[in-house]
Amino acid sequence: MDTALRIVWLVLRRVARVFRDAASWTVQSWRAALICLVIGNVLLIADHEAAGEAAMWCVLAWNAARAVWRAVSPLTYEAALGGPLRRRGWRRRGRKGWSMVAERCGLGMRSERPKSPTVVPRLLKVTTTSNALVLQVRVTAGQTVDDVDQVADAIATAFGAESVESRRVRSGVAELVLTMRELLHQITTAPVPHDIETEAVTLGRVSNGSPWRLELNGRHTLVVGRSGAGKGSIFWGVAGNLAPASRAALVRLWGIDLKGGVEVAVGAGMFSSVAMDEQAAVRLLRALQRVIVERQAAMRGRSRQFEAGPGDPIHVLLIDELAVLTAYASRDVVNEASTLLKRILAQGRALGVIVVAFVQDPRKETVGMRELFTQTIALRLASSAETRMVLGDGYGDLAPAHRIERTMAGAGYVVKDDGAVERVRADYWPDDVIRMVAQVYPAPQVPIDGDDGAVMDALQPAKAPDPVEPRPRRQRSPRSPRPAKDTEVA
Ligand SMILES: Nc1ncnc2c1ncn2[C@@H]1O[C@H](COP(=O)(O)OP(=O)(O)OP(=O)(O)O)[C@@H](O)[C@H]1O
Repeated sequence: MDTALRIVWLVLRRVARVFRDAASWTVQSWRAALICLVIGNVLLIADHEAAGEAAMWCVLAWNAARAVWRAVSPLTYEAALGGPLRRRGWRRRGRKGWSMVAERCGLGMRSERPKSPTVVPRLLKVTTTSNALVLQVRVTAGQTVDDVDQVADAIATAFGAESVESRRVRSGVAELVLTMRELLHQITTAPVPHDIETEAVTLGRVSNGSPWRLELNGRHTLVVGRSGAGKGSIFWGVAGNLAPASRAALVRLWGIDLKGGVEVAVGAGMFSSVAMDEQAAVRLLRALQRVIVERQAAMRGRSRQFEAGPGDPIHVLLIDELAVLTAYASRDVVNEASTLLKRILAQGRALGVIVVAFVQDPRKETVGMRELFTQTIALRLASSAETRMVLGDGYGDLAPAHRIERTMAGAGYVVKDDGAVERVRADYWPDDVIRMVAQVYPAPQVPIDGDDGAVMDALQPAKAPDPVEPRPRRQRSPRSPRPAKDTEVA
């Protein structure tokens, strides 16, 4: 009985939606409806009854057919008719409205001569993507692309866009990508990874719906977001997507979680080791610093960029809540950990030792080494001052991380190397998926609760997990003497 009632309710809702769509589309196309009504009446007066009736009702009939199509098969309707019609509407709105919007948003330049019209940046190109209206404009004399950047948010609001990304195309030409339909509202769950990736990982989607790839090799990444902003999705996105490479001995994953291991425990098997107390964290940092020293000695004069191979992996260190290590731990630990981490950040990139760190509070006192991270992801932040602090001055309006809604966990902004802003949302990693990945791709375990020597031995080039036959060790130049750097750090 319950099921029958539910089916009836669903059918009634669909029928109501068909009537609502048909009526609202007819009202929207009132000019066409009026013209057809007039033509229909003329034909009726001229005794062409059938043609007259057809002309009078054609707009309503067309809209009713569309509404039924949409209700019965929304996907085919969207692909064949709904999407193209909507995008044509956006382009028309862009062309027609640009001059007025640009002037009202402060981009109008009044000429010296009296009564001459206000000049606004010239609209060069109007295009659309599946969910965005793209306007390419040439600024007028006396303006720069930065002037357009500054009012981008106001332009987006005027066109009814959800958000805007602005970039410089070439000298004097700016491109505004106005997101007219938000595709990031939907929550997506991360799939279990299969590919061996060492250079970059797919973490979710960018604003146009295409995959969000985060370059990792040769970069240190800082992820900043308030509590509940979804840092966990990026943490597991990086760890989980590198797990197959870790299993193949091309990557070694290390974790520092000084919040009692709460975040990392569920997938600890993906990591070779997780430091959960201050001393273990310092030991791990010392060991990674030593890897850097050894690789420097091995590569000196031979190569400038480290290349990973089985048994000579990229070391990826994930630090959950960096501030606990660099600000809130005991004074000695803060001092030593900060020094070691700064060295790793400064020297590790080209030597296959990279850091991905997560922090809630981006202030200088908590993250004194912010500028050593080569890329930053801003999730939901508390204020525009924080956004500017994290992404840099000038990004308060372009990448307004402080305006991300609480319901949009995992959403954020990335400023790319060329300064372009990308709006992204990470896939969600439920505990079950994390556990499954840790089970399918367990990392070789290395305890770090012993002394430094034990950790160091474990960081030596290791064999791939399922070797057919032992690999010959690579020829290396003699190591530099060990104790010198260590005693200096300790
Ligand atoms: N990518 C995502 N998509 C949708 N919801 C998400 C996503 N990531 C996280 N969430 C939701 O937001 C909640 C908080 O996420 P998460 O624990 O990752 O935040 P956090 O930034 O790590 O917070 P804290 O710093 O307090 O640990 C999760 O319990 C989950 O319900």
